[in-house]
Amino acid sequence: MRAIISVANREHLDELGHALAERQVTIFATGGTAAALESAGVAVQPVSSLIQFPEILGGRVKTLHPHIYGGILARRSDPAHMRELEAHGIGPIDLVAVNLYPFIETVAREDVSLEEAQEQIDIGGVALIRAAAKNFQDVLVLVRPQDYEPVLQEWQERGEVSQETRRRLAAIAFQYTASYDTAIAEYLRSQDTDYFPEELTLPLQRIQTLRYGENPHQRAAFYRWGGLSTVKDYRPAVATAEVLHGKELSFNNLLDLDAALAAAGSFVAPTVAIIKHTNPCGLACGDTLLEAYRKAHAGDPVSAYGGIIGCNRPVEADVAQEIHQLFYEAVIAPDFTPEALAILRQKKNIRLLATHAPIDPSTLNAQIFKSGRFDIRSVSGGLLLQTADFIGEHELEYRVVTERKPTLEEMTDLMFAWKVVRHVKSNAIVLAHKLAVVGVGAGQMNRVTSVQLAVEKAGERARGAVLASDAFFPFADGVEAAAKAGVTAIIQPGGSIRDEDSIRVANQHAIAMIFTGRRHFRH
Ligand SMILES: NC(=O)c1ncn([C@@H]2O[C@H](COP(=O)(O)O)[C@@H](O)[C@H]2O)c1NC=O
Repeated sequence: MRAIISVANREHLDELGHALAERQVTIFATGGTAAALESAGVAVQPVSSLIQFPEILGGRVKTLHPHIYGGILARRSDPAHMRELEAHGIGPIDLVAVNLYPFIETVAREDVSLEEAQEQIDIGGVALIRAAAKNFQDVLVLVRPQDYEPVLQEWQERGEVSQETRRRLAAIAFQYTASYDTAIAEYLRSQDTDYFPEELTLPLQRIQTLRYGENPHQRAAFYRWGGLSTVKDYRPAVATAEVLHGKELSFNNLLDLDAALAAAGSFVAPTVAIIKHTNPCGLACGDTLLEAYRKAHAGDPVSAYGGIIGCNRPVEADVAQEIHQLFYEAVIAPDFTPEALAILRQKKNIRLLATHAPIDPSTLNAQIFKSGRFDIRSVSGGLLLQTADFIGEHELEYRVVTERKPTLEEMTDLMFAWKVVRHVKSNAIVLAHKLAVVGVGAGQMNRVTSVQLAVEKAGERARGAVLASDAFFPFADGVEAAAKAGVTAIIQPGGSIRDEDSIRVANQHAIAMIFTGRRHFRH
């Protein structure tokens, strides 16, 4: 048997070399790989001895030769193929272990030049992998060091590697080269202003299979961005957070954790968001995280039960003690102190996730831009891609449209409510007072019902509160309902043909109203 080994990642190379040598396999290797094998005490021959041709162009051409490709691609069951090999003096190659130049790691460096990047585009390695994977029935293809051991074990136990395993390895190989090419294309078009290339592949790496999806009869898995993003600092994010404790994360937990992270991270002051079914039922800022937590919980103590908490400061013992009193599914925070962990870990199931990165608008926005990723939704037969719902603070133009201007206190609450309403499903209404949510109307099919729900939730607390609406009021009825409940100021995008009706009603009730000119639908 004969093998070709040519690897940039030399993890487990020694073990592979020794195992093949023990099985009397003749190993041919490219320069660096041969040197590494030799220094591990494995007998190896240079590939140049196989093809009678040296490495040229500084390694750009090492293995691209018919003596190699003939040996890999010949179908062993086809006598004509075998006769041709013999006629040309080509010996078959039965195993190809190759992994590629570290292109992704190279271009992740801030100072990388185009020339350096280009040199890391692997050509011969990709061709070897594809050839071996095409002829997988006869040639074993190994591209991941973690596959060496199980494959060698199967070989040991069964005396051969099964056709199923060979086929699975070929699928891994083609996926590997596809992800590699995706990263190259992604890098080369990174200067393009065109957000949406005509053809697009998305490099994804599975983090874990989940017990089930949104419901127990659905199957599901959790993937993180691979490709260029694998080595970029991609935090704070749910996909990169460390799970410090708790029951296995569910599909719905992950969605809610994402919402909790985004909501808490919209603020610079200590903030706690309590999420239910991706909507905040409580959210507040405070001088301390403890104050923020208490205010957030007071927002809707009934709905908070079983919620998912997002904190934008490390959780310390005081907050942990409060959280521990009640039932929550999960907490995500930049970190947890050892005391806080000791308290929270008393409950077996509560999931605790640390991002190990600050959670605030600057880090979350940087993440959006660094990753260069889209917001993606699936529809029947396709995917919808959009850029993230992000508007720089300086791009917003607030306009007071009523006779009365908001007071300073109202203005502070309006800005707070406007940031919260982005995180609520449309039609979204948020009532807030003293930097705490006091009522939410989410996901209703008309805006006035969302107002009614928010007002109902707030009860007496609606009096003196401010209101944020994620999109314009199409009729004055929403403003009317808010006024009746005692709301004193409103923030909304404006832009309805009946804006004047809403403004008139606001003026009648001495409500101060601001138009933002931008909406924040969340479907
Ligand atoms: N040019 C070629 O013919 C060629 N053949 C194999 N390689 C790559 O060379 C690398 C290993 O080289 P070395 O063993 O010299 O360190 C592997 O990552 C392999 O994918 C090549 N390099 C790039 O295309």
